[in-house]
Amino acid sequence: MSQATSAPPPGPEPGIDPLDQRLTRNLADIRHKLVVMSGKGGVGKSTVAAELAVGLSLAGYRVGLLDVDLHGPSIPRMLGIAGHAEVLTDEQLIKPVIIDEGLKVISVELLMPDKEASVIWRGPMKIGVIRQLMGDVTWGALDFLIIDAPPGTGDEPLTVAQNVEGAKVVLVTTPQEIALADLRKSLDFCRQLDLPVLGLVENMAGLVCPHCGGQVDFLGQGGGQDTAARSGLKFLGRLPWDPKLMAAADAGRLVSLLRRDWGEDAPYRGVVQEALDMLGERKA
Ligand SMILES: Nc1ncnc2c1ncn2[C@@H]1O[C@H](COP(=O)(O)OP(=O)(O)OP(=O)(O)O)[C@@H](O)[C@H]1O
Repeated sequence: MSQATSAPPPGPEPGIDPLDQRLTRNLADIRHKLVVMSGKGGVGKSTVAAELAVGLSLAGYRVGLLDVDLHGPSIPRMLGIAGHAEVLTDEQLIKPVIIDEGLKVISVELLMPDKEASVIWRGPMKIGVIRQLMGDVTWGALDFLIIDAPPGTGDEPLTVAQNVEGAKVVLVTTPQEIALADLRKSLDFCRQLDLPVLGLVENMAGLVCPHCGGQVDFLGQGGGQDTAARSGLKFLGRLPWDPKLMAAADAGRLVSLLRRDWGEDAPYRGVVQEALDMLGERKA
């Protein structure tokens, strides 16, 4: 796999912002950019972003996972990434953490000196940091960049939308009406910015009762699928609430659980298959 570090980056063209140039060049080697968004917080957007990234890498694609959730970056914790990302100070480039040959990860948290400190930044600072992450991470050639944006329609998703050419959105919601109401705002955001939506995932869509084996729809039923149908969106699939998944994410062992569960009937594999189908890629 080629690494952008192997050759020194060409110098900036006069009259064009050097960061703009680096950003364009860096993203040119990435075939698909998927931004995972949700209207409401806590619906499982980071989990779905990780599932997509791990699933696509298991399907044989080269994947980068970029966490731009500046205020609540969950990806390093869920994936058990400790320490800091390596910064190549000469060229001011950032090396992603390599989970394996097909999966690289970077999160703003891996660049913070104190991981417990809160991020108190106004819009321009956030925009600058996200643009720098887009321009200066040495992904090399990738098939997919999965971008985990914070919930809502603030500076972070706006910066991604305005700086990542060709990005497509994966929307995540739970079946609950209060999440769906916020999801409709995200949908409107995508429409206003001409951001194509690849499809919608319904997460926490019930659970199987450990005692009686019956289905328990604790957040309602079918709300995501209905919204997708009404809005003319592709429904990428329904992911049940799975206590093993939550425990693995809390323990930083999400990648090993997802790898172990990559069976034909794994619900997240279905979502990966549908996404590949929508993009005209070969299936997992
Ligand atoms: N399908 C699921 N089954 C069990 N637990 C889940 C599932 N999806 C998400 N979780 C858990 O729910 C919590 C919230 O998930 P996550 O952090 O992915 O949500 P989010 O939408 O990204 O949140 P944020 O608002 O911080 O961006 C986490 O503890 C996660 O492990």
